[in-house]
Amino acid sequence: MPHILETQGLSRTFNGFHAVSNVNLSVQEGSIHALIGPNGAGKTTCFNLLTRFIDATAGRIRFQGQDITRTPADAVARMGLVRSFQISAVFGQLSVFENVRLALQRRRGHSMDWWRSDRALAVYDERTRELLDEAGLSAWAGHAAGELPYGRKRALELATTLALEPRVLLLDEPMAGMGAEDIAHAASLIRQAARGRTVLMVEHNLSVVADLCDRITVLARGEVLAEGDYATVSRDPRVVEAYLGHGHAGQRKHHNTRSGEEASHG
Ligand SMILES: Nc1ncnc2c1ncn2[C@@H]1O[C@H](COP(=O)(O)OP(=O)(O)OP(=O)(O)O)[C@@H](O)[C@H]1O
Repeated sequence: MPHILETQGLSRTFNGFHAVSNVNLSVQEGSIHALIGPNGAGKTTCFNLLTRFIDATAGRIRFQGQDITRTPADAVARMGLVRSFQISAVFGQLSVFENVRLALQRRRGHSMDWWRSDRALAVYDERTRELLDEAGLSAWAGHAAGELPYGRKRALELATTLALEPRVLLLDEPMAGMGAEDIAHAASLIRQAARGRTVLMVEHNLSVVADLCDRITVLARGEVLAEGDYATVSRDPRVVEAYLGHGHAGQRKHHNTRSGEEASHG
């Protein structure tokens, strides 16, 4: 499979501090790829670099074979490299249905259509229903988005992001703050969302990563420490040392909370 997203020597310093250092990342088209690592490893900075929220100090980024190292963030998003919540704000007073429809309008450059008649907006209705169905939100369509329980709100955010038709979907800790039931629901949504597209996710919950992800890149202190499938990286002594903590080789640890992680690599 070809690589849809690649970096070469990607680096970012903040006042001389190396937050991301010489990262070579290759994300295969159609895969679910995880970026993991201890707190402060550089995962969020990597995401910010990839989505062009911040400039690289050195290195290159290629998306679909095109150099995007200096491409503006909005153009990168329009090319199909989209981070959840990037453009897709959820409006609490609007209904769940209206939120998804608005995201579709934006995608097609019709964001001012909100004042148009229901008939003019009806062209978006079918796709809106499909997206709500995919996100398991059909029963919530008429509810105000602000009234949704936490897990459903995250599902709505995913639906509004999918309305933008991303080729590569970047998810920043999609399971953060979720209980077991919501995690199971979110995992199946992500698996479904990954059909026909590529997903790159930062996730602290290692059991989720083990279940969902084809490939894992482990960062530590801004550098790539290891890469491979879960079985490979979880056995790597450098990963065990830096991330899982001493004496946990080969064990799958559950990291639902930040405190869980902090305890394991301190
Ligand atoms: N704007 C900034 N200015 C200065 N230092 C920064 C800035 N952004 C990030 N850093 C530093 O870069 C390092 C990497 O941070 P980053 O947020 O990318 O790590 P992370 O792996 O996402 O961590 P976490 O799991 O805690 O979210 C940290 O030491 C952080 O303090």
